Amino acid sequence: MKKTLKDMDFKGKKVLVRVDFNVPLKDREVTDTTRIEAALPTIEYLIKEGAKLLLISHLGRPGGEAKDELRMDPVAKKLANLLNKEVKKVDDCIGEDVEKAVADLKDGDVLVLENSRFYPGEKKNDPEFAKQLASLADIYVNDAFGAAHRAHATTVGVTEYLPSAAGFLMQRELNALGEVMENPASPFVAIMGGAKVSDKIDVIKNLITKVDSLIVGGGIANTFLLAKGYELGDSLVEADKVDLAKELMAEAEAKGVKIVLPIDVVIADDFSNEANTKVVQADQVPAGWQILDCGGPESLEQYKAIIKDAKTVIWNGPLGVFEMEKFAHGTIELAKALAESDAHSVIGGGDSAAAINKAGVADQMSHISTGGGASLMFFEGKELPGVAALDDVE
Ligand SMILES: Nc1ncnc2c1ncn2[C@@H]1O[C@H](COP(=O)(O)OP(=O)(O)O)[C@@H](O)[C@H]1O
Ligand SMILES: O=C(OP(=O)(O)O)[C@H](O)COP(=O)(O)O
Repeated sequence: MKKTLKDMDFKGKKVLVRVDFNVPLKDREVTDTTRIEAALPTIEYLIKEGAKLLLISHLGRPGGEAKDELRMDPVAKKLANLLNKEVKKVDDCIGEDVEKAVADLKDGDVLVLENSRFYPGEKKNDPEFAKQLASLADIYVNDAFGAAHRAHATTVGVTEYLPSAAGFLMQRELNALGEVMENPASPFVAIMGGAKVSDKIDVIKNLITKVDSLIVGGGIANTFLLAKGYELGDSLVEADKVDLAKELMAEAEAKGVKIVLPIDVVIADDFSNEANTKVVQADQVPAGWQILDCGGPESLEQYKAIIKDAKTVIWNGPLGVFEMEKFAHGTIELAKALAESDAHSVIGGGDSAAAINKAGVADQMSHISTGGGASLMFFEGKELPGVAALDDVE
């Protein structure tokens, strides 16, 4: 059991809080505040307890150097709006200016540090960088579930130098994901979509040992269809993963797990929303055409029947290229089917969470994770480095 906020006394303490404020920006404005809102319970609790808060996050992938368009200022501004309280911001995360700003903090004040990935030491988990960060604070709290699969200085390194605990969001995510993986009501159904089989192999391998049915959609379904000997035209396939797909299907069969592939699919003559499209059987994709949505009517009927009977469903990755209107149908219909079912539903962040929002059914899901990569690692059955590094309850 990891220490949580309730195990610690924060009054008057400088608390370095790792949050995942890696949010989408447009013209230097935050366009989706989900991740900021998800961290509010921890932030508000620490303010109430009289801590001095130093919030740190990465934003985008600046590659170890300062990039003005990836500064944390718009995030700090949004946080101030949401908290309805002044939020200070410094243009660095270590060094003299930061030390000064920290020294000026009063109990309950909030200071946002600069993007941690402006320093190459962040991703390298450089002990020197971690030590300098840690020297700013008395306690470290990790509430960045979305970054917990990264062994970086702000998620792992700093725990070497400070007493540490999990924040409320971290706790909520671990409980929700842990419950479905350890104690799922059956039938337990997993839906895996997205672009690449190579990203999902370990997840599929682990899920086969747990679920009753595994619906495989999105680009990754193509490689499984290829393994069944189907002609797939110009569809995205990973030819070098065909043998693996065969192995996974054999393994699933031996375990009595149903791997559910699309029956009919939406195909297009170009990877574009302006392409010509039609619905065909999955083994009838002509040359020059590609599968861009697994949601043909027969496929959807099949998925809906499975979901209707399910007691637990986890979902990671869209069924098609849902960013394009013409190929979003399957993903949106699946989201709606999930909303209508009585199943306990857990959505694994990233594009699947975006699809759920697009379908307008977010409030009908049991849990939508704030982490894409992190929830995938969890579904792989692996311990997240950012969690493993936190102090255990004595
Ligand atoms: N049939 C397909 N062909 C090509 N790309 C696809 C297909 N189906 C889905 N995709 C793409 O997969 C991407 C999401 O993949 P991935 O990053 O693995 O999912 P997630 O972010 O949910 O983990 C989306 O950008 C989507 O357009
Ligand atoms: O947005 C994130 O990942 P996600 O899109 O997989 O949830 C996290 O903030 C981690 O970011 P990273 O993948 O640049 O390490």
